[in-house]
Amino acid sequence: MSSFIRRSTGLARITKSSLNAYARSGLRATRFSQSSPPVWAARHQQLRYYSSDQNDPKKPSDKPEQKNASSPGPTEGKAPEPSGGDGAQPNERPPLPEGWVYLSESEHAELRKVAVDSSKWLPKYGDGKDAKDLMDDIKETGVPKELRDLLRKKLDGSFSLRDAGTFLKSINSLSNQLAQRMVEKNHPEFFKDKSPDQKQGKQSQDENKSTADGKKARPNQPPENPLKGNDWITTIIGSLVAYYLYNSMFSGDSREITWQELRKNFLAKGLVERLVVTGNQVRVDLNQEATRSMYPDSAAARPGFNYYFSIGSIDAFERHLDEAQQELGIPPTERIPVSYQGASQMANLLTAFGPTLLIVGLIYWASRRGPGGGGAGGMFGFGKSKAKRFNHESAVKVKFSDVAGMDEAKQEIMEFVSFLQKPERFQRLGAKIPRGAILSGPPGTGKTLLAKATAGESGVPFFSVSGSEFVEMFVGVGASRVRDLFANARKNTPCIIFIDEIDAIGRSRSEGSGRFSGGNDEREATLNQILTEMDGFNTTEQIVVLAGTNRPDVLDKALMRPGRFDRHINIDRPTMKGRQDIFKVYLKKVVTNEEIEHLSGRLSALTPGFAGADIANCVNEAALVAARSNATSITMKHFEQAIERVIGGLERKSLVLSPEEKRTVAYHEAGHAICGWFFRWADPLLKVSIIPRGQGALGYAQYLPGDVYLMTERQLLDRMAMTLGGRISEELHFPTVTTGASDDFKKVTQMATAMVTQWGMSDKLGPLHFKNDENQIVKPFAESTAQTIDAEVRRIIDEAYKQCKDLLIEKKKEVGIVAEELLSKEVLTRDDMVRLLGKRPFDDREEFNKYFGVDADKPKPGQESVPPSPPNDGLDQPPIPPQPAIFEQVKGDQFR
Ligand SMILES: Nc1ncnc2c1ncn2[C@@H]1O[C@H](COP(=O)(O)OP(=O)(O)OP(=O)(O)O)[C@@H](O)[C@H]1O
Repeated sequence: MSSFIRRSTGLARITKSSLNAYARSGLRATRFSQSSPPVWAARHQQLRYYSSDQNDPKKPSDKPEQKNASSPGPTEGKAPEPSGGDGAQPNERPPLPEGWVYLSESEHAELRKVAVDSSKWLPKYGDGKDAKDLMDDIKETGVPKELRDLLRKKLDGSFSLRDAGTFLKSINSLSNQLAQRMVEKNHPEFFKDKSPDQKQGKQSQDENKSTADGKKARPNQPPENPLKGNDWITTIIGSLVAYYLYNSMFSGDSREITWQELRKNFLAKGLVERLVVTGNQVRVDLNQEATRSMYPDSAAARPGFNYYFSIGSIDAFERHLDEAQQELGIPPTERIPVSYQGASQMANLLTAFGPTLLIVGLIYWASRRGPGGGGAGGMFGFGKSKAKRFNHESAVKVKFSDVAGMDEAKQEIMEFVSFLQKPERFQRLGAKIPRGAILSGPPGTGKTLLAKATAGESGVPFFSVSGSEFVEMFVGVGASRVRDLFANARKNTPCIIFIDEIDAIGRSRSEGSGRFSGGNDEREATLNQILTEMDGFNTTEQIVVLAGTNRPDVLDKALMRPGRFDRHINIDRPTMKGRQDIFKVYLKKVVTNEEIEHLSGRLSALTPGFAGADIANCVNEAALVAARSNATSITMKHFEQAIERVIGGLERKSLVLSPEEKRTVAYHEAGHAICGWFFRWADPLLKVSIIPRGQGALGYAQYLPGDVYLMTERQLLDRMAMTLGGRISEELHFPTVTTGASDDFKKVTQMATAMVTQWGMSDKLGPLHFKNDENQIVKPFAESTAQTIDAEVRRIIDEAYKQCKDLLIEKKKEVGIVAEELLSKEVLTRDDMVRLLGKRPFDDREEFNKYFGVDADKPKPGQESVPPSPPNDGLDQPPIPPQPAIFEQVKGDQFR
């Protein structure tokens, strides 16, 4: 149905323009109101005449005047003779202008079919008349001969694409001429007895006549031909295609019949005039007169109606036809003519190019539809930057006060804020403001938060995008997104762009260009575009680009050079004071009756190595733990549980160990605990537990290493010995050892290797640094050096082993006491240890005593809560970065 409507609408476009004009001309109104009786009489006579038409052009071509229908004949331009073609009735019709002819009934029906039937989908025109009325008038006015010839071609099936164009042009021309004629008829005063020159002269006079008040008099001129100004080209081209589709794909009134029906109803009765084979379809042209008299009520009697049937192959069809004609006794001289036509050109074209055109159209449509409708959005909006834009009203409410524990970084970045707020202060002195800063540091340390706070403080728009959002599967999209981002930013100056995880696109270009790397042109193109854009704006443009990364070491040098990201702000994990400040920020947001100063200090001591995100998570976790136990406020116990959970994972109460396994775990952990208690430089012990936790930890001993920035050889050895305590305890108390100490061995080996190859703690190797690059196939040192390294690592571990074994042999009884207590209580705190073993023989660190000492639970009035800052003599990185409380754990995987 919809296709039918489309077809009609397409064709109707031309009909509509013609009919509109026709109706506007007033032709219809005057025609029906002013028709004189003779005109009506003539019309009735015509109708009678048509019904008795004997000269249908479709009749067998034995009529010589019709064979040559397209050549000028004696009937053209005047009423046809009684014996002549074209079906006109003599003496009843006025003579026509030169080149015009009357239509026969079948021709008129064909024209009507094409033009009028389609217009039923259209609204009425003019004074309510439609295309049917136009067709009625054409009966009386005749049509240009050219149009008549085309109709004949259509009737005999030789109508081509070119003819369709001419046909439409002719219909337009016809409407135009009829409209003009009607204008002349309705306004005879303008046209009567006047040559064209005279008409022109009168018109000029009228136009020049002015009234006394200076206004131009309304020119007394005939109404314009309403078709004037019609857009012929558009109409014809648009309609041409629509019409031809109509003509070739929906060949009007037709119905499929079977071969048997054809044979019985038409072939046997001699009604078939011709068969036209097109592809695998055969159109049956019937002799209309004979069909009408035989089947007056059938659709087949309608002019222009066709039957058709499908064939498997032309050979089979011809054979069938031959047999049928033979059986019916049709003599060879009167056999049905069969003509062959190629498939419709347009149908062929559509089949060949249709799918491609459809896809191209779809892509074009989608590209126009993309966000922003093309432009930088490009196809499907891929090239459009995905940066989220915030401004201080909408989202960025973060202030510097919300960012705790990174005073230096804040100070550094505040300069950007003052630049954005008061640029003239810097420009006055000729200072160039850095264009951007790279914020680097471990995950969760608050890089994004700091960038947001910068935007929040300066109150400027903030564009936030992640480096990975530039990466798409299409080449060129990344660069296009960068362009779009910076273009947007330029429209919104002053503003801040924040590119998080810039290492996704800013990796060093040389890194990927090695022999083994794949193509990374897209990443490079994106990086190049960033470099170009950052060069592109000048320092007065007030765009600040901040970027965050966890891997500043892999970034391209060009990105880091002054003039681009000229500031490198390193945001490390917070110190104890930093953690305390961050805890204070988050403790303000939860309900707790604990004394905040003491609580935050204790929590910060418990969480060495925690980043801001871990702290936020911890406080939230404590609130959840408290809520689970229906507490009215969060207590220290809840916080400790939360920290344990964050570090060690969930308690696995469902994991039930056998009594032997439990015993082994208890002695293993007791070995660690005794070492921690009696070694001078070991980290202070906080808790021992044999409750399984997290992934594979069957038990653990929790120590508090504090924020350590430098470690001595002695400390390292004690820590190694303490780590071996689990296995040695197993050796001493059981006939056989277990697999539970593998993680301990890994740690010990790593420490010993680092001592030998990086920290110069081996006398044999001396102060050398051997970079241990696992990707390197060939080691960067001699084989003999490798052997020395191995020997030295072994020596150090042996030393630690001996040190531990000596201690545990000496303290075998204490190990037993602690292990048995563990078996009964499952968790031992520091107080339990004091109770079982007496006070630790060495002094603990000051901050440890303050928060975990005997009377640490009560804060001392007026006591300075902030522990002294760790020593920092400007040396390199700490040899072993601060870590969360160490868990010496028995790996459970092997036990199961
Ligand atoms: N110094 C801090 N003060 C307050 N909250 C912080 C701080 N650092 C981190 N946080 C908290 O941690 C969350 C995560 O921080 P953020 O996203 O800024 O980390 P990041 O360094 O950008 O991490 P990544 O490198 O993984 O992107 C913040 O939303 C905030 O809640």
